[in-house]
Amino acid sequence: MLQASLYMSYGNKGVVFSEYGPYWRSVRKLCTLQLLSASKIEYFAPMRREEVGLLVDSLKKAAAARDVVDIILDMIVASFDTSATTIEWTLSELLRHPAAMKRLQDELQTVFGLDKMVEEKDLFNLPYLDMVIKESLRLYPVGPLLLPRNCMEETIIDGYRVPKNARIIVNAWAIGRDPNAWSDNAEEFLPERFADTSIDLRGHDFQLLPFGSGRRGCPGMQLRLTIARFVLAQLVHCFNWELPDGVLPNELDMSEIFGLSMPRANHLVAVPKYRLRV
Ligand code: HEM
Repeated sequence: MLQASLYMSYGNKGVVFSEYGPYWRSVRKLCTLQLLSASKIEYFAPMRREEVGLLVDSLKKAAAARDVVDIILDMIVASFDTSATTIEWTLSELLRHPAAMKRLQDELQTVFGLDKMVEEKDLFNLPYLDMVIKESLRLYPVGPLLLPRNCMEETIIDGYRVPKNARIIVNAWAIGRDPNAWSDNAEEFLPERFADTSIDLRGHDFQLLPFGSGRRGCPGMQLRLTIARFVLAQLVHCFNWELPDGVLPNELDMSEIFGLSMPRANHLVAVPKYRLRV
């Protein structure tokens, strides 16, 4: 793995694999200020609008032809790359939980009505959408083992001695499913568990770490959350979704491939039915 990261990042020159120090500080600053700042994210909103519009158009055609669609392929066509993993897992869980799908559609319908598509700028104050995304990232973190850490000085945590230079790997996937943190229903998809909590995704709540935590936490979080919220809201608002060939919600295959990222083992296939009046 170390060799692979060395090769993939041109000798650890990328921000992800470079060691903590002046070089990392300057590329990280470049990344957060020039590439992923709030104003840059805002600047590209029209491009996202156009891309999501193209995606909806292609799905509308599939719906008119009563086609089954392979969600992941459509996402790649619409160039949403890694966000597609989060969106695909979330849609899978919503298909397995029709009551949650209905609650999300109702929330979107109350805000946008059936005569209007979702607009990114109106995506605030949608508490159930936020809960759905948190719950999906809890169960399916895209970086399940975060980034390896190097212990800079010997330290004692909870009675365990961690020697200097120890390599630490944090299993965010296992933490997200730990019954001690989430109660006995930790394996269940239950967005409502976030209803009366202040747990958020910024890495302050250690039971939920899909974007990591601390100075090496993910600088792309805001961009990815913006895209995931927008695409998911649009897909759920514009279409009713069904599983093909009489597959029942509880029969949907949810196997995952474990690795650096954690996609579905088999792509999600589903049948869209357009539901808006525009
Ligand atoms: C759903 C989408 C994403 C997830 C779940 C995710 C998750 C993560 C995680 C878990 C880490 C390691 C954090 C840690 O160990 O504390 C990370 C690091 C990082 N992510 Fe993301 N990420 C996502 C999207 C993005 C995007 C869109 C970008 C940039 C365009 C990005 C750029 C980075 C960078 C540069 C680092 C390394 C930061 C550093 O070492 O200083 N990520 N991400």
